[in-house]
Amino acid sequence: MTKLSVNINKIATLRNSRGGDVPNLVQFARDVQKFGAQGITIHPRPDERHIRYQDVYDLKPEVYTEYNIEGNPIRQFVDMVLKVKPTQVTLVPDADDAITSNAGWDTIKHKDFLVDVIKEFKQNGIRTAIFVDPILKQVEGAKATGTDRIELYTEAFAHNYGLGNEMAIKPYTECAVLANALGLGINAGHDLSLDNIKFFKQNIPDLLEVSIGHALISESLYLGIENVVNMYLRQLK
Ligand SMILES: CC(=O)[C@@H](O)[C@H](O)COP(=O)(O)O
Ligand SMILES: NCC(=O)COP(=O)(O)O
Repeated sequence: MTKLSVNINKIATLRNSRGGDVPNLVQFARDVQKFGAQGITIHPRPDERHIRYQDVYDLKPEVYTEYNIEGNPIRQFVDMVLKVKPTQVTLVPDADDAITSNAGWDTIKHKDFLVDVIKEFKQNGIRTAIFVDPILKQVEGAKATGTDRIELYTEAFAHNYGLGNEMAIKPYTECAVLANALGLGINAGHDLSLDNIKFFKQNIPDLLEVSIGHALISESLYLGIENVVNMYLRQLK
């Protein structure tokens, strides 16, 4: 079984657009867990354009499934994660002005930095994942950082599969086989959706977790959030 972690950034985007508390982020997290989601993902960005740093603390007592916090490990982010102690931290090399995450780590170039930051999280009992492109040498580099897991950056797969190119899965399958051989756990995310999740899951051996936000929230506008969570759960069995 692959766990579904629902990324609730978009709920915070909607809330912030009016400056009040509608929709209520904490209530949404409670509800998606009640509907069966096995995790909640948030990705606070330094400009707090959606998830605010205060949200990270407010969600902590409410997330009884897996709490996954994603972000660029600048000092402010690291300190917050160490205070909150989520189940998992996913390190993403975001530029401050990026509209959304658009690349994985260069795990070779940034090895020393990643080794240090991963050690700090693991010493505090927090599982680590690092966001990587589907490139074999980057997966090997990830192993050398000491991380527990990788998160495969799935934007290229989602885009090309959407154009009808099933071969787009190939580098992901190869990286998953290597990660399994190296003893790295495998997560995945970015632009996964009801259109591509089944095919992705079928082709990735031992896929532990997917984090899905943009498409899942968009699909729920038409189909309802409880229904959509259950549609994903059926595909991820
Ligand atoms: C790492 C990743 O792919 C997602 O967390 C994505 O970056 C979502 O962030 P936004 O909601 O800010 O686009
Ligand atoms: N780690 C990926 C994530 O949390 C959600 O990405 P997306 O579904 O919003 O593209």
